[in-house]
Amino acid sequence: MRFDVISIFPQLIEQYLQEGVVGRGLAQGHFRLGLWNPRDFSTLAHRRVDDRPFGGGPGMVMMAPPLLAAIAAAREANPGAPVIYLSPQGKVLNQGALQRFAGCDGLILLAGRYEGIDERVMSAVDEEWSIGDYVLAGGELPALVLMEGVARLLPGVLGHPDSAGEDSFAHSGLLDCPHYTRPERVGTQEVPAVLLSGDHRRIARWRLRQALRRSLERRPDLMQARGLSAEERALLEQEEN
Ligand SMILES: CN1CCN(c2ccccc2CNc2ccc(C(N)=O)cn2)CC1
Repeated sequence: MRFDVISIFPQLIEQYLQEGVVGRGLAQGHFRLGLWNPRDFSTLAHRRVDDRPFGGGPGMVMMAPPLLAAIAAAREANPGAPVIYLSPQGKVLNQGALQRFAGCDGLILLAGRYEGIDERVMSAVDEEWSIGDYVLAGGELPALVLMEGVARLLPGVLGHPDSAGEDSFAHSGLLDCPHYTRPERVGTQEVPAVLLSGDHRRIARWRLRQALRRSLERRPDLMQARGLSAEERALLEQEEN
């Protein structure tokens, strides 16, 4: 996987990708990163990349020529990679989209700033995506969210890929169960006894039951779409054990 990011703040992208499992994944070469600053493609004084909007209105708009040139350069380095534009007008991202992107050989991400980009840049954009229905000052955080969501799905990036046996919640469409670790007692709060029992079948059932209850309580919309299997329904109805 090769990610190429087009942004006037490449250091924002680079700095974030130094840390954590994703940073290690990059350092170990599980994926590669290219950064393209539209300012390097500006032919104007002061490496200008924005101008006032035709038709008037507040703020500035990113000009098409530097963005189109940066996209062309990224395409050369990452042939065949779809160009993805992060904006509030895009489709809202979800785990399924991340799974699909993880199967690509490369992705080119366009992070907008200012009030947005000249519409004629869209001739070079393949897909438009949003990380949620809210407005940010720039597309860099959305680009990082998409990259991290994809990178952690790539082979070798996560130290502990969900073991084949245990169906990770990302695949089961459920919210995660509660997690506990040492110390056993925190103030007056203890750890559910089942987790200390060593009975792995019982522990797995408890975790699935907790995930089901949480999912039904907090995200009935997700559960409406997903439904419950007969076993899951039975597990929910069982007395606490
Ligand atoms: C005041 N304007 C600032 C610029 N912005 C804009 C417009 C177009 C593209 C990028 C941006 C950058 N902002 C983003 C980007 C993505 C998301 C998301 N939900 O994925 C939210 N915000 C529109 C609003």
